[in-house]
Amino acid sequence: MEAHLLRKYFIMGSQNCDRDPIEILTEAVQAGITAFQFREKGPGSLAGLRKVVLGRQLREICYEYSIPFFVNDDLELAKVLGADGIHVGQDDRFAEEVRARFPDKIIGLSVSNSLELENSPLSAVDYLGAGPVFATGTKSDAKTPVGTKWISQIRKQHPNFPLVGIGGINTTNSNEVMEAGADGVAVISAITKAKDIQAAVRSL
Ligand SMILES: Cc1ncc(COP(=O)(O)OP(=O)(O)O)c(N)n1
Ligand SMILES: Cc1ncsc1CCOP(=O)(O)O
Ligand SMILES: [Mg+2]
Repeated sequence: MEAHLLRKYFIMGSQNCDRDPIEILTEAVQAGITAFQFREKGPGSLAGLRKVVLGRQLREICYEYSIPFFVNDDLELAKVLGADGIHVGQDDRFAEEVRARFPDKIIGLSVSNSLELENSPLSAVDYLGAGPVFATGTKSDAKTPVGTKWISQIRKQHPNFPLVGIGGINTTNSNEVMEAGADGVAVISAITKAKDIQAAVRSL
């Protein structure tokens, strides 16, 4: 994949939103996010048909603005929505299985420590999501923050592999993540909770 697409990677589900997710995503794409992940997960999230209906609407916005649309975890949903890509974690289906099933989709894989990285089938995936870099209140089962050191370590081991930092990243600390060698930052609350989405995206 082209690493510049990871530059401002926005992740959201309705559970992250205090107002209409469609409005929030529209403002974010207009402000210049470079990729979007639909992550309908955790307390308050939608399931079943309501999840699919919202996913369709968000997918359509990304299509209109030519932004790659990713689905988190849910392979069936990724298929139904015609997603450009899928993001899976270490506890999710093996990345190799996902690749076998979706040879043409962009596949992202989470890595939080050296052991995970060593055991990861990098040849089967297109980018790595590394973190949580900083403490986050958004994901209740997030692992211990690994700091920007984790980003620089991956970058040293894999100088050219597309890499995005995630977890507790905001307009104040995103530069540290970039300076450590990431191709971009993946954020939820820095955009969903922003008073001014346009300003937040610009500043990231
Ligand atoms: C870009 C990106 N990086 C990491 C994650 C986290 O994935 P995972 O560890 O599977 O946790 P959940 O998001 O599924 O709770 C991500 N979603 N996106
Ligand atoms: C999905 C995910 N994976 C690791 S941390 C995290 C949550 C990121 O949310 P925020 O950007 O609000 O810290
Ligand atoms: Mg996951």
